Amino acid sequence: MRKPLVVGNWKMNGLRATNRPLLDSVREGVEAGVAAEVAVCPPFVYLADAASALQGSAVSWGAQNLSQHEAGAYTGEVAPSMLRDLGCRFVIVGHSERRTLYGETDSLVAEKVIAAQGAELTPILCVGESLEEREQDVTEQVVKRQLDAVLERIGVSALSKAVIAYEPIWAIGTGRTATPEQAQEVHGLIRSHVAAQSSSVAEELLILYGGSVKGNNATQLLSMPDIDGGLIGGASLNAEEFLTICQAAG
Ligand SMILES: O=C[C@H](O)COP(=O)(O)O
Repeated sequence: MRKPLVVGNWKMNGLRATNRPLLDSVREGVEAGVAAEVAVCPPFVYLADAASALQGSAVSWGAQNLSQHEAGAYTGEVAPSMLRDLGCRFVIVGHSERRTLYGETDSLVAEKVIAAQGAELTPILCVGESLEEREQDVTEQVVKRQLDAVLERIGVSALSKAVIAYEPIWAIGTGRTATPEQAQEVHGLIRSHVAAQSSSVAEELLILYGGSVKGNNATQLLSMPDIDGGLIGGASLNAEEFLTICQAAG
């Protein structure tokens, strides 16, 4: 039985003055009655603040990226062990913004998944096609390629300690959401692709949807059989909106 998970990806947003009230509201709202697991991923520099606001609560926290290296001369990078040290449970890996804006390749993403798991962090591996790829009808090939790059390195059993997020790039921050049927089709495809290697891993695997999920479309998306929660960008910056999504998932 898969327990739904909703993760807020704050991206490069927030300041201390507004973070604390947002975290407090999310914590209170979740503890007042949300059945889904909930986590937030603020920017690195606010992780310690998130840890202090959420310690002992029902809300977990995580990072948006990590280095594939353990330690050393890598100016500006953040090691997996540092995230663990700050109590992170999750780390987003291979978000499309990292892939397209910072040149992260399938191979680097696989290394980061390995590094995350090595530090006992649960990687949230993002996959998804661009608008051009969807129009060329190669969504399935793109998503399978992105998944296989990781599966070939970690093996299917290690996927039991990971979460997948399907995020069609054309739906991110655009207000253009995939229909529940479009999203379900790709989620089903991801689960069957994993099931071809291990049906038990596939059955337990959490597959989140991300891309313009809001309070008013969450119920339809999150009620699809292979959509196990959401990776929420813009709407996670507003406590009321985010909590509405969390309730829809639970
Ligand atoms: O990580 C989150 C996704 O990129 C979705 O962002 P969005 O909800 O602002 O479209």
